[in-house]
Amino acid sequence: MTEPIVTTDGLTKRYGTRVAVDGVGLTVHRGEVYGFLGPNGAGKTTTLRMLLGLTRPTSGTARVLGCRPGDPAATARTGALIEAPGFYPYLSGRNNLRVMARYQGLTDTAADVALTRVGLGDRGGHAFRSYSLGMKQRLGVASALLGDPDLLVLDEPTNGLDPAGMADMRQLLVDLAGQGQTVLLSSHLLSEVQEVCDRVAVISQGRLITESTVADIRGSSSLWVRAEPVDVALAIAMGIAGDDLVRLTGGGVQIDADAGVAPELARALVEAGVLLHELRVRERSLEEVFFEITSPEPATGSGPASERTRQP
Ligand SMILES: Nc1ncnc2c1ncn2[C@@H]1O[C@H](COP(=O)(O)OP(=O)(O)OP(=O)(O)O)[C@@H](O)[C@H]1O
Repeated sequence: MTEPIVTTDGLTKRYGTRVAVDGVGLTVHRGEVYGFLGPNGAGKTTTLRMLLGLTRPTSGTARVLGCRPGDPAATARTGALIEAPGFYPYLSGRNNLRVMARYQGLTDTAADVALTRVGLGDRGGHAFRSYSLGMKQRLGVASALLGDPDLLVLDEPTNGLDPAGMADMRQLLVDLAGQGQTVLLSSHLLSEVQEVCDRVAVISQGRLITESTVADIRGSSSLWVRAEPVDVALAIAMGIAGDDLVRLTGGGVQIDADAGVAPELARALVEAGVLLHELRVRERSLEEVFFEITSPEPATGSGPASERTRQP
């Protein structure tokens, strides 16, 4: 595994009696897009603010790029979009960025490079006030990219965007990841995170619930078969996957096995003369898993599409 860019250990923040962040330990590696996921009020922004040295932890430790949070050596190599930056409405996107670049001791070229990286090169000459929300958000990401930082920290970068703006931002994050940028991204939009992130941490009520790859958190896939006669299909599925992993559900047979057994299962059913109406491979979305692990009670549902199984 590559070197850690961010590590925290027992990171905690209290506001009076309220524990906003409770003993969080996480690791972000160089070159990965790391999703920090949680419902509203879970403690995401507070954690990111502690990593950036904007808020002091009550207890616990954090290292960012080998330094204490807020250390100028770390700050110089970190780009962040935590709150919407104040752009001048009457200046163009390009000139807004150039002002920020000069303020940071960078050249106009640095501003132009950042503008191009977020895909605003063509619209750079237009006034900021004429930008759509999505473009404004992209300009915010460009401001965080000034000087080509080693670490990019983005707090809910798609907040308030319409579906097209979200798709654009998602593509931008994928592009940045393709260029090897380390990105730490907070979100409550799971569908988005599962497409973009290498690993995710799930936080709820200040506590880190899990930290893993998206695939591991989602767990293995399952298969669902609708066939006649169902008892024959059940017996065949048990013969292939084992009794423990097969059960009748939603009027069909559910097999908690990897999608790789689908061809063998289909062949065996057909060869046995079973009428195969439907064979579905079902992967749990991160959204389902997220609701399971952040809700106090297990969610309920019926049928294969809404069925939720708790992780062991
Ligand atoms: N300055 C503060 N003073 C008191 N309480 C605070 C302060 N900042 C945050 N909190 C509280 O800490 C908890 C975590 O807030 P935080 O903003 O970190 O959550 P979040 O996961 O980023 O939520 P959201 O997605 O809504 O931004 C919340 O209960 C919030 O009300």
